[in-house]
Amino acid sequence: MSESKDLGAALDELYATLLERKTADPAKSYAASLYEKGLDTILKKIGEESAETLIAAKNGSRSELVYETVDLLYHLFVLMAREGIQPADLAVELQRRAGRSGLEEKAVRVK
Ligand SMILES: N=c1c2ncn([C@@H]3O[C@H](COP(=O)(O)OP(=O)(O)OP(=O)(O)O)[C@@H](O)[C@H]3O)c2ncn1[C@@H]1O[C@H](COP(=O)(O)O)[C@@H](O)[C@H]1O
Repeated sequence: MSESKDLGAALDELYATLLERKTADPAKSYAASLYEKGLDTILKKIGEESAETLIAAKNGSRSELVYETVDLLYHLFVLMAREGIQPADLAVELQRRAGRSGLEEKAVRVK
């Protein structure tokens, strides 16, 4: 990526690539190899990348934290593409929450 984009545009572009990779050769595409290995492998990668993100945060390295957070987001997006969840679905949920404090939401949550 030559120039910096906003996060939404970068994630939309990644998602479009991940959809294209559904029909790609697993020997030539990392995403295609994940789709071929299946849900358990994708979920294990999310677990691994989550742990690496936690360790990066604990280590106090900003660059490591950015790197691992993007790895985690990447694998979450592979899961979304597999499951047919679109970035717009996340945007709708974020918008639904906008302006509502987490404390307020917690107080009225049905247990
Ligand atoms: N954004 C990414 C991206 N982020 C992370 N990764 C890969 O995610 C993997 C992260 O796994 P690890 O750090 O655990 O590395 P590893 O130990 O080698 O991985 P495993 O052997 O455990 O699978 C690495 O192979 C990274 O290269 C990504 N691979 C691809 N993309 C994008 O997807 C596009 C298409 O890629 P292909 O599907 O390979 O064509 C690329 O052009 C990029 O834009």
